[in-house]
This record gives sequence, structure tokens and C-alpha cells, in this order.
Amino acid sequence: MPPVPYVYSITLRTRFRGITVRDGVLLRGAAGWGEFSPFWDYDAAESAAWLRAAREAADTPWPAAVRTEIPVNVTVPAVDAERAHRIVTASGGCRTAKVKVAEPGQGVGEEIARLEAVRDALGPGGAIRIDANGGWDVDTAIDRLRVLDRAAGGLEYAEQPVPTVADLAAVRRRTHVLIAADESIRRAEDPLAVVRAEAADVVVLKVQPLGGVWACLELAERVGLPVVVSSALETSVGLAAGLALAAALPDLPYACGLATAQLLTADVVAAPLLPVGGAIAVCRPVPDAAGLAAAAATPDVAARWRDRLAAVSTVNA
Ligand SMILES: O=C(O)CCC(=O)c1ccccc1C(=O)O
Ligand SMILES: [Mg+2]
Repeated sequence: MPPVPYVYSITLRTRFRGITVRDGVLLRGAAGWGEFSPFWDYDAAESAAWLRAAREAADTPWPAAVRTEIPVNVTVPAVDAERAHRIVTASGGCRTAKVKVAEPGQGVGEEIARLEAVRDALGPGGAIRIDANGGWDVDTAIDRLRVLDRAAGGLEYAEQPVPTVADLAAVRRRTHVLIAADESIRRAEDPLAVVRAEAADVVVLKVQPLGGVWACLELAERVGLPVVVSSALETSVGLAAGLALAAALPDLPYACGLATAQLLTADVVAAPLLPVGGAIAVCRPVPDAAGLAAAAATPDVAARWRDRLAAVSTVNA
């Protein structure tokens, strides 16, 4: 078996969130494999929750599943219309698409074209949501939501159109488009501030930044709003934790953002967690020697991760 912690490094198919390579650490414990892969712009304090999630996966059994399949959205990065169309067509039957918007350097014309292409590929029965990653101000958001709602033939919701809880609440009061909170939950001191401010209709929960499956399950109960479980662009080891959360939630009214294995050029397991008929079967694939070899990081990258793991471990001690 490979050394544990094992460091992986995988090239992305398309630039996503400003990155072209995804890397991280896999831990193995009595309960299974866990993934620790905070983005490089996260400091040790913010990465502590990510490590709690990885350790939980390695050491603690996950909650019981109440469903066996998780409907998922295809994730469409900020690509041109033609590529967006192809991504949706090749998505494994996804009936929901999440389209990235507010990409720095792009204009509303490119967003309209991307959304029209996604609607064309999905057909009239599919659902389209957008994710602006907090890239707009309130007035711009109101304007774009109107224009993009029309281009998409109706938006299911808009994820984090603006950066702050107060801004989300302001936008929500001025549009009929439903609002989902992502960064305002996973990067907030107090995830419940969104609820108190009536700033969102839906919350996005990500297992790693929120400290594990059990912590997310408890948070979902306290939030009391519909939950969409989404990935942090992980290997199938990390995605399996998201699947476990989605499988355990009492209610799951929306498709989840867990189809991101599609964005990677390799994975650490033989059968990556990809959708079939628009859903991913709830399971926990185990890394194999071939997958781990294909995803092996260079000694340099591996050394950086071991240092990072040591630094974050002192925060979490
Ligand atoms: O939700 C999805 O469809 C995929 C996950 C995703 O978009 C994402 C992945 C990594 C980091 C941030 C985000 C995000 O939702 O903003
Ligand atoms: Mg998001």
C-alpha cells in the first residue's frame, strides 16, 4: 500500500475557481479513507474544519442513509457556449445544471450565451441554477438576475450572488429568484446569521469546510431551510463524504452539487463517483493502487502538504 497520508495532485479539465490543478491529502483509518484538501488560499485556522472532516471520515462511521441515490447537478464552469453545451450533453443524464457566472473578465453577453446553450442542451424540463461566488454588488445582482433568468428560461435559484449576509438579504427582498447561500455559510463565523437575516431560501452545505458529515447534519437541522450538498472539488474519497451527508438528510428537495469528478482528469478510485441517469449511487469507493499511482503528487508537492497537515494539526490538537 502507498504511504499514508497520501498526497494526490490531479489536473482539472477546465480552469475552475482560478485553479488548474487540484491537490490534497488522503488519510486512512479504521472507518475508511478521508480527504483533506483545503484550497491553498485557506490559512491554517480556516483549514482546521477541513481536517476535522478528513479525520471523521477515517475514524467515525457516518450516519445511516435514508436513500440510495442522490440526484446531482452538472457543474458548468465559466466556459464558452459551445463547451457548456457539450458538458451538459455529456453529464450522465443530469436534469439540473449549475452554471458559473460573474467570472472576472467576462461580460453579461458571455453569460447569456452560456445559459442559452445550457437550456438548449437540457431541454425545457431541466432546472438551471447559477453560482456567482459573491461576484456582484446588490444593484448589479438585481439587474443580472432579471437578464439571466430570462436567458435561462427560468432560474431554479441563484447561489451567493453577492458577498455578505446583508447583501443577500437585500437582493432577496428585490427579486423573485430564489437565493442560495454558500460562502455565507461555509466561510462565516456564524452560519445561522443567514437564517436570522432571512437572507436565503436554500443553503449549500459542504462537508470539508463545515467540519464533517455529522456537523453538517446538525447544522442542517438548526438551519431549517432546504439543503443542497455540494462538493469542494474533491476526489471520489471526498465526494463520498458529501454523498453520505446527502443520503442521511431527512429531506433532499434539490439536486446536489456532487458531480464534480467530471471536472478532474483522473481519480484515486477505479470507479469514480459519476452520475448515471442524473443521480449518483450512494457508496464509498476505496482508492486502489492504480488510481493512487495515476494521481501521485511530485515529492515537492507532497512535502508542502505534509508541512500543511502538520501546521493544521496543531490548530486542531
Ligand atoms: O456545486 C457544484 O455544482 C460544484 C461545486 C462548486 O461549485 C464549488 C467547488 C469548489 C469550490 C467552490 C464551489 C462553489 O460552489 O462555489
Ligand atoms: Mg458556490
